[in-house]
Amino acid sequence: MTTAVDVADLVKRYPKSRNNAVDGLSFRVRRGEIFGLLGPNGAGKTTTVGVLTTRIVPTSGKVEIGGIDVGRNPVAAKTKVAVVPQRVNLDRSLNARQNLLFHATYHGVGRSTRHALADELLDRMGLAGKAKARVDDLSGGQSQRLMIARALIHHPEVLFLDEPATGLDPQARLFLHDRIADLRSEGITVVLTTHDMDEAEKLSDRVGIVDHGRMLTVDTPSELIRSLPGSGTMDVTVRPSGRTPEATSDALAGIPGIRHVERLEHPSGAGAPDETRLRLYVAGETTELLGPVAARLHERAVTVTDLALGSASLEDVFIDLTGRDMR
Ligand SMILES: Nc1ncnc2c1ncn2[C@@H]1O[C@H](COP(=O)(O)OP(=O)(O)OP(=O)(O)O)[C@@H](O)[C@H]1O
Repeated sequence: MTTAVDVADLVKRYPKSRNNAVDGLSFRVRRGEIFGLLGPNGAGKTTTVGVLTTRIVPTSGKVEIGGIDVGRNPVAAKTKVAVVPQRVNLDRSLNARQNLLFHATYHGVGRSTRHALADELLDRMGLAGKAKARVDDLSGGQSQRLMIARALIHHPEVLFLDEPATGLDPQARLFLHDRIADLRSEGITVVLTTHDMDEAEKLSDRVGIVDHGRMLTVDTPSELIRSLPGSGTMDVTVRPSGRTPEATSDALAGIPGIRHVERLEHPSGAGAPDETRLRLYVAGETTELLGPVAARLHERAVTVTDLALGSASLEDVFIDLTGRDMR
């Protein structure tokens, strides 16, 4: 495994602040991986990315990009990274293609190469027809794609993306997600900061969840979801045939592997009055409990009228680790 980003015991305390914004953060990102850096507002993500991209000087700790110590050699580190901010920061006095050429020149890309690269990137980002468009005439999705093209023009090793799909329509969002996923095959490492848990779950090979400037966990989305206690659910709608809903609930709660049974309200207007909806919280594989649940209900002559299996999401993991309180 080659490490693209190595953060060790990073601490940042802003002047006049009483707390550390980043408080001993450590994690590694592998080369060619898409790494989701997640955390509630104020968790320290922007500060961490700021240090990694040389914009913020840390209080202590060590940060390396592609083996280069960012603190000791910020100029060399800077050539290895590119940042796509959430807010559009394209040059409005230049057209789309000129934005790419200007950036390439700044990074010392040769004349013939930069023209060919600009055209190739415009094409790849679905902007071939917008080469001469003014920045002000681009849609949100087009601007976002142009910023990614601009970021890629100097062949960065690590691309930092901040909330890339915020405000985009579903089509633009899908296109952008596909282009981000393509970067993996080129060996470009992506560090994605987002509050969109679906986006993080879909795109990230691994995610790190940060809170109060510390790393709470790092793993693949599927492993994080799997390790969440009681992550599977089974919603059963039953006709208890003379039994009280409580008796049915108690009978199901006694099955090994069922952690907890909750009575659900019928969605307004739906469901027959003699029906009871129960949600079973399951430890382990939900499908393995289908047989025991059906058998227990059958024994008690309870009719099942509907059944649905559910699983947890990355959002459930996030809430479980960082709590429900707003920051
Ligand atoms: N320039 C600054 N001066 C003082 N404190 C700051 C500064 N920038 C950030 N902070 C504080 O540092 C902490 C971490 O902020 P940071 O912006 O890194 O969090 P974040 O995870 O990126 O949040 P968000 O999701 O809202 O962007 C917060 O308490 C914030 O108020």
